[in-house]
Amino acid sequence: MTAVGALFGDETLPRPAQEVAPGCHWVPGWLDAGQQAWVVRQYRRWAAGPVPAHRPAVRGGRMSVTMVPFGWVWTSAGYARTGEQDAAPLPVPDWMVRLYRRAVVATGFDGWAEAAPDVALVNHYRPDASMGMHRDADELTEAPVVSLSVGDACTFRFGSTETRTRPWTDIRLESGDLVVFGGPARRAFHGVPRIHPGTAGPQVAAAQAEAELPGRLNITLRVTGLQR
Ligand SMILES: O=C(O)CCC(=O)C(=O)O
Ligand SMILES: [Fe+2]
Repeated sequence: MTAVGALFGDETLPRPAQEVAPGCHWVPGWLDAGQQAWVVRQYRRWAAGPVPAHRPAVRGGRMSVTMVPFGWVWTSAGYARTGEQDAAPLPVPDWMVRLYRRAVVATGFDGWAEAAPDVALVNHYRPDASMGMHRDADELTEAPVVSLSVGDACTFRFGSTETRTRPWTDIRLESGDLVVFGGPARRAFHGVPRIHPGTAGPQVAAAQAEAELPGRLNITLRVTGLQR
């Protein structure tokens, strides 16, 4: 691109917060670059365990996404207290609890301002990974789902509560973006059809290189409503 093209390129346009579908809120650039880089640098430690990063088994094989759980272990049969080797995950860290509360308030779900998310799933998408259309339906509460993106951008697909097929809306989530879905969107189908490799900004890209962690991280915070 010419210098003037870069100067006025699409990436320089502000990205205002939007409601992607009723109850699905997108807040671009919610985490700053320092926070994003810190998350990237922590990942290897989280991935070491007590429940190590793993690709959950699903019908027909394994997910392409690698998952590190806090609080509860997600399985395709529902939440479990322990993973393989009977190890229990660490509790959801306080900083994630605080982020959950700020995120729900920032997106108008004030009724959940004191909620305590008891499960955090850190998903790592290698550049060729994806996540099929699904609903987050293993929780017993209607507390909104809070989702943070770090690293490479992705296409995030948000559909309806009725069908995993069209109509849907595709948005491009960049590093630092927040998505909160609750209320009428809480049980809507959504997925990540693709990652856009090498699209993180310079500070996050440097952390990715240092950590040898290309791709995208997604942290999803939820309230299960399950008793421990
Ligand atoms: O990676 C994302 O943005 C979505 C992740 C997701 O839908 C999930 O973990 O249930
Ligand atoms: Fe999901």
